[in-house]
Amino acid sequence: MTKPAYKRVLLKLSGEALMGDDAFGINRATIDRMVADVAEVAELGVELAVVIGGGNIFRGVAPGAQGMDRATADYMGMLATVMNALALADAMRHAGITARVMSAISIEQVVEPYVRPKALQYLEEGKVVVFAAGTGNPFFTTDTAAALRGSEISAEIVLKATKVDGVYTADPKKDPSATRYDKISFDEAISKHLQVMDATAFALCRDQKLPIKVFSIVKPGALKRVVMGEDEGTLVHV
Ligand SMILES: Nc1ncnc2c1ncn2[C@@H]1O[C@H](COP(=O)(O)OP(=O)(O)O)[C@@H](O)[C@H]1O
Ligand SMILES: O=c1ccn([C@@H]2O[C@H](COP(=O)(O)OP(=O)(O)O)[C@@H](O)[C@H]2O)c(=O)[nH]1
Repeated sequence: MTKPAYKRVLLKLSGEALMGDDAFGINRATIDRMVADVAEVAELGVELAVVIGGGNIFRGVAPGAQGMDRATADYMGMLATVMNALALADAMRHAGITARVMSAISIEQVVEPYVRPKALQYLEEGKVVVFAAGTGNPFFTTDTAAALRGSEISAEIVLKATKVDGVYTADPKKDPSATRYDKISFDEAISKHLQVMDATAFALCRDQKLPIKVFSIVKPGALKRVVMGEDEGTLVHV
């Protein structure tokens, strides 16, 4: 049997992807399908940490936040990621995966705080760690949290599971003539202002020499193919 290409990965799951075809919130069937994908990879013995987004519940820059103080709106966005993390960990438990949620903002009755050595210990024990509350700071995104936590746990790669199947020459939702890259360098992605991830996340990964793979969350089996090192999505490299 061929071995996975990575021993430890950081998976970024978009909050919006949890909505499925709903307008907002958490779609049960969608979350269960994602967890099944995660279980498949965990069974391969790959150590898996997850950063979950919050865009399905609240986004600091959304119209609903208009007129609000940006930092306050961002804290609401971070709290939304905590709700998603709890839902995700619960769904994982149902699927037989042992998961631990760690939050960058302390809400001690609800989740344990993020403590790096503890997170590393959980990973070594084969538990899936779900990082909640992003970086814990306003003006950042959960993509940047993925770059940060990925660096902290010495993940070999950040896997960004999103609605598109890779990085395109332009936003494929707006420009149907956009074409997909097989791979692209961080410098090119940043200089071309490709919006699939924010520049802060790209720059942090570039500086830490932490590659990113962007792939589709809706394509069945894509996560496993990525972890097995098969041709899937777009690699963003140094
Ligand atoms: N050059 C590009 N290549 C791919 N996707 C892009 C690009 N520019 C913008 N996008 C958009 O970025 C989205 C993914 O980024 P983001 O909004 O951060 O989603 P997520 O909720 O997954 O974090 C895609 O759904 C796509 O519509
Ligand atoms: O470190 C962080 C991470 C997230 N957020 C806020 O939380 C929201 C939800 O996160 P994100 O948009 O990254 O989620 P996703 O796009 O993955 O659903 C963001 O819009 C921000 O308002 C933040 O302020 N700091």
